[in-house]
Amino acid sequence: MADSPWRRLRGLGRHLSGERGPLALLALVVPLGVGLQLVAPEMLRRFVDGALSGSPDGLLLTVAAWYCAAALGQTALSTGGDHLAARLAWRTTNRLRAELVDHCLRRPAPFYQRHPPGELVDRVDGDVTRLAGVMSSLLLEVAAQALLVVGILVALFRLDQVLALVFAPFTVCTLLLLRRLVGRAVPFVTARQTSVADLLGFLEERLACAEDLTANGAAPATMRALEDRLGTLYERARRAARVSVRWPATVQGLSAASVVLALVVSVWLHARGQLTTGTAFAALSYAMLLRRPLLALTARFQELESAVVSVGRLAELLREHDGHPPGPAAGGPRPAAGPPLPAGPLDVRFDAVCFHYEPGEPVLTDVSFRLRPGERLGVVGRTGSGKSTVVRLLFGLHRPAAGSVVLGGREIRTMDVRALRAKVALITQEVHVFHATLRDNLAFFDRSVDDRRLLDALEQAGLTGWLRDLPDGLDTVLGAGARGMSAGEEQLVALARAFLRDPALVLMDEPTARLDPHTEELLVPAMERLLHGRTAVVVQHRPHALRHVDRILVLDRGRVVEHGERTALAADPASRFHGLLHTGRAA
Ligand SMILES: Nc1ncnc2c1ncn2[C@@H]1O[C@H](COP(=O)(O)OP(=O)(O)OP(=O)(O)O)[C@@H](O)[C@H]1O
Repeated sequence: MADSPWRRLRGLGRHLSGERGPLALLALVVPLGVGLQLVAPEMLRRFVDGALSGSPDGLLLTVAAWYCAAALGQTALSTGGDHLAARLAWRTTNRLRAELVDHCLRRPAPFYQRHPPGELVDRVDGDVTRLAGVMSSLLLEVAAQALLVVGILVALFRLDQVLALVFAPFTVCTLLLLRRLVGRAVPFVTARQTSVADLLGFLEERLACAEDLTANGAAPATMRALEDRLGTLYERARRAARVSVRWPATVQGLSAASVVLALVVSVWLHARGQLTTGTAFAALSYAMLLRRPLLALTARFQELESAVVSVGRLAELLREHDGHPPGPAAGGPRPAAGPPLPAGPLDVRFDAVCFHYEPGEPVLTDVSFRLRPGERLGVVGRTGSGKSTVVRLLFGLHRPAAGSVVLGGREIRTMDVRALRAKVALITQEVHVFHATLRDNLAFFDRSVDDRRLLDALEQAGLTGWLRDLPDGLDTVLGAGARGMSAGEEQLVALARAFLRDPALVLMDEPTARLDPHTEELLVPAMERLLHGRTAVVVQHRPHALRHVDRILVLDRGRVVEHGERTALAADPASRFHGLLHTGRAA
């Protein structure tokens, strides 16, 4: 039962809290609508029996008028109910969307390696939209039709007990069958939706680097990979559709049988004089009405299956809490608020830190170093030696497997991630420019940051001249489809963001890797201003670019092979750093 589709759908209930008013209104509208549907065959019975027994025209007209009024009322209630349910569904699923986005925004780096953006978009939007469709109409329909089935059985019992005795077991068996059927296609629909998410992830990644792909002649390979994925998706969608349509056909057959059953039993009872003609008509009408819940459900069977799968996928995403650094190990104590970090530049300590991404593949082994407040460290080493990993650990993106990373006297794993990030700025070679104004790009959409601070940050980053050339100043829209920027300008905007936050520790991971030496030189004054008076860790491939650091740490295959004052190491021909400076190779 743990994975039952019904339980999955029921899990959404908590998102309905706060919607008591609309729910109460729905609870009134649904039974009223059902009641009016049940009244119609009764009106028919009275009309037919009245006409056959020669009742006065006035009475027949009154019955006909009530019949029309019931039909109109039922239509109005059904339209109102649909509208109410749709609004309720959108509000509820928007809450779920917000919860999902908030959850994703709080996840650490490994989460984004497991889930590419395209897949997350499919979950946050695709899955939730599928769910909204079900919640707005299908669930309401299920509730209304369940009530209708009960009402029909009661009405048949009132008409004739034999009719009720024939129909009750038939209906119960059909509903039990239906109950068993929902969920049969879930594994197939899950496979189909996983394929859709995979396809979206693939498209998002390939379209984002379309320029690189075409320039390197990778377009044909991309098309082949796309065809493979489309083939898999087609196959999975076909299997899901095959399972989903097999059962609705059975249910359609059963519902047709219910009408034949009503006809046979009514004719038989009528022939025995146990049923009036009007009652036989009414019984037939109720049998026809009984088809509706079955057909309504089966016609949207696939939709229901998809929604059940979506709920499962969303629950799975929300359950992902693993590897959320810096925090306690699973089951451990929550990080206490603890004393705040000291003001001013922070001291940094790595004590015998070991780290791996994959078990059995150490990336850092026994790494120790210490930086006093305001000291700047340059980290060099061959590609893959673990330089970026040092920075990621300091930014709290990962947790060390052993040893400790200490910042301002506090072990990082005991700190709240927000408190940590408020003090630390990370600048990498990847700068994301949002499709938004320069103001929002600098302040990360925080409208409380005043223009004076923004202009000051731009000046510190050396962007005042660039700002002057922008058509709308701080309100100029940047990013895709708007004002373009050079790689150097993007990097300077990243520096301006850092100035704005006035961090106590600056982490730089090859911030100039994408730039040519000339543009890199243009950035140096701004970088030196940012590092001035702050503790910093700067990862650089090009040791020449480390003029502004005090100390050097050389890594080799995850181990510290040299650590000391930059000037001393640069002057020592036996040092690895000297080798790197002069030959580009470590001694
Ligand atoms: N997310 C990850 N999952 C698994 N392995 C990883 C991950 N990130 C890095 N690695 C591996 O960890 C090792 C160290 O990576 P890191 O990025 O720290 O090296 P680096 O010295 O900064 O390299 P480069 O100079 O090329 O940027 C490499 O072997 C790399 O393949």
